[in-house]
Amino acid sequence: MARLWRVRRGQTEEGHDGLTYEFFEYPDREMLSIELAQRLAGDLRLALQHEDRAALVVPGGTSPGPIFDDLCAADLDWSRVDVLLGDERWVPEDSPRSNTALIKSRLLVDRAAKARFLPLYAPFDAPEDALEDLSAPIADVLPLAVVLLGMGTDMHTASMFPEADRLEEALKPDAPILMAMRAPGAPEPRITLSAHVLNGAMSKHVLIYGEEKRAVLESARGKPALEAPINAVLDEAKVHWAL
Ligand SMILES: O=C1O[C@H](COP(=O)(O)O)[C@@H](O)[C@H](O)[C@H]1O
Repeated sequence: MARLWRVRRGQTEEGHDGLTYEFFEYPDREMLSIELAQRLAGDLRLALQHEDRAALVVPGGTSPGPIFDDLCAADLDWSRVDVLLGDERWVPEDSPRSNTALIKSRLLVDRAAKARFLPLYAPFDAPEDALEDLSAPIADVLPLAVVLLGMGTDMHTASMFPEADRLEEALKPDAPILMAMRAPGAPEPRITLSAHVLNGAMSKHVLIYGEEKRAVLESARGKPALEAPINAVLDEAKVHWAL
């Protein structure tokens, strides 16, 4: 079982950013994977009780693989689920850095193979060349039902990085659904859902492992999202942590 803290940042002396989120601490990563996958599946089932289809956003990177291994076997009507990444690195699918390759091999298998995948990559030189084509099917599935995000040790989430060229625009309530992004901390161009699209979800979860990321999250307290992009999506989120 996870231990739960409700964090009300707006009421602390250190920061007054007004963000409230729940922090779930698990005994280990295995328990986190099992319980988080059950929670995501439960959120999807709930969404499907009210809507014909439900859109699930997932992160890439090194953290979510084990959750995908559990979630892909969840007993729910995957044929009514649209799965998409929160962000992608602008690399082909055969690159070891492809988030698409990760979810195709670890999430869109087993029962979840019946889900519909909405890509965030197309074989063009730059993400700008594909924005229109990739955005159109996403517009059709909004608002999102369930969002799972990761966080880097630089406080980036999705591909909203500190010092990214278009971060300010991505944080605006009227930002485009999908945006190209380049940042000093990102080795390749990126494509990302914008903050308001992620925040429109029925349920929002953030996955982090290790003492360093826990301390980084704590140090984001009171900072503007331009400096600490994770703060753009934290309000009303559930943060899941294990050592
Ligand atoms: O580059 C990315 O990094 C973040 C965090 O990844 P992790 O390896 O530290 O878990 C990830 O959430 C994002 O989707 C990915 O593109």
